[in-house]
Amino acid sequence: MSFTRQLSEMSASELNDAIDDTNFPQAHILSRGRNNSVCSTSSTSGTSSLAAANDDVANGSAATGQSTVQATATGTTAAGGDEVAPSGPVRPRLILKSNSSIVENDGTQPITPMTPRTSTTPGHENCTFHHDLELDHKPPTREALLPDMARSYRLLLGGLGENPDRQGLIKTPERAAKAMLYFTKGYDQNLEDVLNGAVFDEDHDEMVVVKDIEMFSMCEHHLVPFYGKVSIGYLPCNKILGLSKLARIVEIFSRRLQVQERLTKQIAVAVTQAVQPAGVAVVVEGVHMCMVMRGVQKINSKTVTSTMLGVFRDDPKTREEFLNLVNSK
Ligand SMILES: Nc1nc2c(ncn2[C@@H]2O[C@H](COP(=O)(O)OP(=O)(O)OP(=O)(O)O)[C@@H](O)[C@H]2O)c(=O)[nH]1
Ligand SMILES: [Zn+2]
Repeated sequence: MSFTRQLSEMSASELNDAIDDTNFPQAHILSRGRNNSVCSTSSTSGTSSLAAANDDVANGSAATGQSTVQATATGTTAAGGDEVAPSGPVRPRLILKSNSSIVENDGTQPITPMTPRTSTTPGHENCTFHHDLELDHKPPTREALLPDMARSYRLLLGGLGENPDRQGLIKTPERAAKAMLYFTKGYDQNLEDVLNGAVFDEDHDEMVVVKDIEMFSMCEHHLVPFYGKVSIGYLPCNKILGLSKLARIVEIFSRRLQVQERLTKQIAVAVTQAVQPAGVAVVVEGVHMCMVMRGVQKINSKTVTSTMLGVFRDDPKTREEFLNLVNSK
C-alpha cells in the first residue's frame, strides 16, 4: 500500500475539502471501483442518482464482480439488516477526492492539486511534521525541540515566582518539555506508517465497530488536556483494517493540539483513506479540563461530536444501528 498523500500532510482546508467532497451532491464522482470490486467509487449524497447505467448489473454479470453502481446512494444497504444481493444494487464506495491514490481518475474527475510541502526555511527542507498546521518553524526532529522547550518552561517557572533552581524544580523544565513532546507525538506519526500494511482483502460487508477507545488530547486554546472516548464504525467494501489500527489512528490525531471537532473529522477521513469503505462513523465524547478546572468550571459536562460519512450519513437505518451499538453497555 502506498499513499501518495499523507493525511498528516493535508492542510486543514484540504481536509475540509475532502470531507465536503464526500458529502455534497455537487461532488459526485463515479467510476469503476478498484479491481472491479462490487463496491464502486462514488460520492455519498443521498439525493443523487448514481445510476451508472450499468449494463453489467442489468445483464447479470455483477455476480462475477464486474458491477458498478446502479442505485441511489441511499437505500443500497442497511447494515445488519437488508443484505445486498450480489446481483442487486451495490454499495457505493466512499472516496476522498483530495487523495489521488484513492480516486481512480478516469479522466473526468477533478483532482485537487497537491501543495508542495517542502519547507524553504534553511535547515528545515526535510521536515516531516507540523505541515498540517502550516507552521513556519519546522525543526528536523522532534527531539531537537527539547532545549528550546525546556528554556521556555524555565522562564515560565520564573514567571510564576518560583525559583527554577530549587531542588525539586531543577529537572522540571526538561521533564515538562518531554511530557509536552509526548502529548503531541501525533505530529510525528503518519497514517501509512501506523497502518503498517494491515489492510486486508476480505469479503465482508457488515458493520465493524470499535468503541470506547480511550483518547487523551490537548486543547489548542488553553494547552490543557481534554480526554474521553472514541467510537468508530465503518462499513467495509471488501477491505478491512487491523482492529488495533483504529485505536492507533485515534492516537495519531489526538496526540496533537486539537479541537474536538477537528479530531473527530480527521479520524473519519483517515479510516476512509485507509480502506475506502461505504461509510465511516466516528463519535467522540470528551471532557475538557479547560471547562472543568477553570473557566465555567462545569465538572460534569461532556462534549459529544460526530462525523458521519457515506452510508452512515445517508441511511438512517445504518446510522441508527451504529448508534445503538455505541450506546449499548
Ligand atoms: N469548539 C471547541 N471549543 C473549544 C474546544 N476546546 C476548548 N474550546 C473553547 O475555546 C473557547 C475559547 O474562548 P475564549 O473566550 O477565547 O477563551 P476563554 O476566555 O479562556 O474562555 P472560557 O473557557 O469561556 O473562559 C472556549 O469557549 C473553550 O470552551 C474544542 O475542542 N472545541
Ligand atoms: Zn480549552
